[in-house]
Amino acid sequence: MVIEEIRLDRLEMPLKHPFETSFGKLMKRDFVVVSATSDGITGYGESTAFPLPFYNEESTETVLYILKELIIPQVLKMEKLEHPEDLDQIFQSVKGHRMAKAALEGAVWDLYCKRKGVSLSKALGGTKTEIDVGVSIGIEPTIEELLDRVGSCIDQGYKKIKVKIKPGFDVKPMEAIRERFGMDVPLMADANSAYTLQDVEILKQLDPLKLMMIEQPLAYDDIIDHATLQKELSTPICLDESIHSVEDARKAVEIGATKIINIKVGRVGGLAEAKKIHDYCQSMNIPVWCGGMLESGIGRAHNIAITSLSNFSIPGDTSPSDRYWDQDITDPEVEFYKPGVIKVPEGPGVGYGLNVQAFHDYVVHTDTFTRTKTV
Ligand SMILES: O=C(O)CCC(=O)C1=CC=C[C@@H](O)[C@@H]1C(=O)O
Ligand SMILES: [Mg+2]
Repeated sequence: MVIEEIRLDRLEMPLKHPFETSFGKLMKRDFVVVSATSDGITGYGESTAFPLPFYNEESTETVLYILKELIIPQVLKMEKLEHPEDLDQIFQSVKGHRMAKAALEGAVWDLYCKRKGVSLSKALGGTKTEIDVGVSIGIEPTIEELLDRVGSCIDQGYKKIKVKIKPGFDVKPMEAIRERFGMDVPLMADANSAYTLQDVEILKQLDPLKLMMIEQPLAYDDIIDHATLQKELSTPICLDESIHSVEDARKAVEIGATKIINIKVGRVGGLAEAKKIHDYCQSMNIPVWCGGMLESGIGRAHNIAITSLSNFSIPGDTSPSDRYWDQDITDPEVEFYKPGVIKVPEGPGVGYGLNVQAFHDYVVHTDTFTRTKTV
């Protein structure tokens, strides 16, 4: 196929509830949707970078810069793109900036699948027809409010409850959840890199709570200290921020830094790399799950497709649209079809259409690039 036009829409979508982590509070999602068109068919991808580089080095502005200046001009010169993986030749010329690459790659996967008339799930090798869904709960102002939120998520049927922790808001809230809701709730904590090895005694106090895992306790760019920490903890460590590629996954697994991996499509540079990590982990008996970045329905649809691969054996942060938005930008919105379970769409591409009206209501800026000229 030949890509004739690529559009970058910057959207601002207010979140229903502010989302607080150890690195700050988000009130709205400011992100980029990439649309890639060939022969009148358009595929969509979403950038998961945040407006500021708090989670990793990328930001909405760096994504726009890398796509506009470096990647899109090369893609629009490609004579032929047989498969989304052919983008790799271009991606190799830019180090890092994986969220920018993933946003474009996602649009090309959707386009490729729509042209072939196959679902993204099938094209990736997915085998599940439905996926179990977890929820990620931000840091709440008080333990009581956190308990209310956990209770409501359990009532809604979520299959995994993930709670954000940070120094000063860790052991007590997690103990309170266990006391109120019991030891059977599938519960985990995400620290978003907020601790160091000096905090090992605090983290050890989580062990009796039998959490499913603790996610990214140490630095966002570390694997060595995580291996040291894992030797001290019975709770399995799950790496998020530290894993950018299948090579990172291999190194982390080999040194014992992680027993579970959170695969975020954007963080690892796209669906092709996400699948490689999945396949490697499967061969090593390391379970994986799909993390979320507060995506709109477009990014969420990509996450659902990758989660249909068999080694995504732990529920992901792929909650339905109404957890985040009054109005999502896909039609239909992402919904449970039974409590805690989402059906994997069978239609071509991501299997969710665009709600054009809602989409345009959130757009704050558009750039369009065509094969012959840049507008
Ligand atoms: O519901 C979701 O999309 C998951 C939200 C979530 O947990 C996260 C979103 C953004 C950055 C991080 O704080 C984070 C995570 O680290 O997994
Ligand atoms: Mg995380």
